[in-house]
Amino acid sequence: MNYENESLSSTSCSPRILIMTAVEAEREAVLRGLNGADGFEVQLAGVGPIASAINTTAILASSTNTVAYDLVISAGIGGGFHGIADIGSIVIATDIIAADLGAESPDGFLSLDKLGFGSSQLKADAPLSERLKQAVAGTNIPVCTGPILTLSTVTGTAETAESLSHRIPGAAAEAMEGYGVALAAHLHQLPVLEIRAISNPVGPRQRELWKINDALSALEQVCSLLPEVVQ
Ligand SMILES: O=C(O)c1cccc(C(=O)CC[C@H]2O[C@@H](n3cnc4c(=O)[nH]cnc43)[C@H](O)[C@@H]2O)c1
Repeated sequence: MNYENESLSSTSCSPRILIMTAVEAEREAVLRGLNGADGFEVQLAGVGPIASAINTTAILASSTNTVAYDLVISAGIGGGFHGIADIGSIVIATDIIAADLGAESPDGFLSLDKLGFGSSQLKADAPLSERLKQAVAGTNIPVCTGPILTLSTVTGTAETAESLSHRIPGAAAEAMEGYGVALAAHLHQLPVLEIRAISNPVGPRQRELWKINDALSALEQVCSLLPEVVQ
């Protein structure tokens, strides 16, 4: 679906947008931002790509013609890659990449694409991502677009961070749910967005330094822009 010059509404009623978050604190931040706006549903995906794929699929599969969705969004906090996405900033996905789905080899990592088993990479809806980026750019929150990686294991060393950056040029953020949510949306032929508010750098694990409240506040502010952006 192309949103460049049209509204999201594919039906006569208001668009229905499914937002999936990993945990309740993220869901609450999204709901605060939406402030009761019509047409949005915010549900828990659970943590990780498997739970998020299953839970998103279950919700989409149970929708009917009268309550069909127009757009799916994976939203939450995430890690930002050094020099690209700082704590408190927002990353909007261009590509949603299952970065640890594949095989190791002596010659390096082999993605699903290289193995010939499909693709580890899904496209986010480009016009809508761009519109959201422009809207965020009009606030005081730093924003960028770029690939967002989905990993089953949070990166915890400088070596892994370096290897991911090298393997996926331009990687801007990592989280654990985007690809699962996006695959479910893709299988239902629905457009998808991923939005990450950065709580920590990708690199050596220092969980006590994660700025979760700053990230949740940025997430809330971005979600307050969504009703205007998607209409
Ligand atoms: O402890 C809390 O209060 C709290 C509040 C909101 C969220 C959390 C989480 O731990 C969310 C887990 C969620 O965060 C994503 N995430 C955040 N940073 C990274 C990262 O560096 N690498 C990968 N994932 C990250 C991830 O999507 C988790 O599902 C806690």
